[in-house]
Amino acid sequence: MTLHSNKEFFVSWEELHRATRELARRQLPAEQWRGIIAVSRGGLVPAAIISRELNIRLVDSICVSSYDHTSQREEAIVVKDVSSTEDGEGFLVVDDLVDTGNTLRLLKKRFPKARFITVYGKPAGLELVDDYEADLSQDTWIHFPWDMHLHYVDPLAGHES
Ligand SMILES: O=P(O)(O)OC[C@H]1O[C@H](OP(=O)(O)OP(=O)(O)O)[C@H](O)[C@@H]1O
Ligand SMILES: Nc1nc2[nH]cnc2c(=O)[nH]1
Ligand SMILES: [Mg+2]
Repeated sequence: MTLHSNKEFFVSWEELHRATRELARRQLPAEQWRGIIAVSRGGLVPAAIISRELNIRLVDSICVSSYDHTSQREEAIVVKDVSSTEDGEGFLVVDDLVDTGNTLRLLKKRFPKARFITVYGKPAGLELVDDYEADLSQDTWIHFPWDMHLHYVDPLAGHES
């Protein structure tokens, strides 16, 4: 299914860092966590920031593919699982965003006792997250800093001739 997004939201590295730190702050005290499970790829950068803020050294990853660019696959595919078969108790599962919730629905079956957190949340997936930092409408497509580069834009008034 191709998602029809009318709006676009461009996230800078600074904004992603700030938003993820706020999310990390709410996961204190850090001692309650045994580790972090990053949902690769999008959850890798937020997981790195959270692991730094909470001094959590045990960071594993589960690699899931739900989209081919903006086209959603019928089913999310687990490309690589975590090394342990635990139920997720004491772990933070970190992703960059929840959209339809397909990815987290799959992961909640895999880790029923984990805490699920994302930086951004769209309404259809919010019931699946235990915490998230910022709301976006369902018809907004988020562009993350690792998918962009800076480029020149013309002045609003155009160029002097
Ligand atoms: O709630 P959903 O509708 O499942 O969408 C959210 C998922 O989609 C994106 O991952 P994607 O599958 O595009 O892979 P990536 O993380 O490697 O970019 C994003 O990083 C989330 O993991
Ligand atoms: N980059 C990006 N990936 C997504 N996967 C599902 N929704 C989105 C989105 O809004 N942006
Ligand atoms: Mg992802």
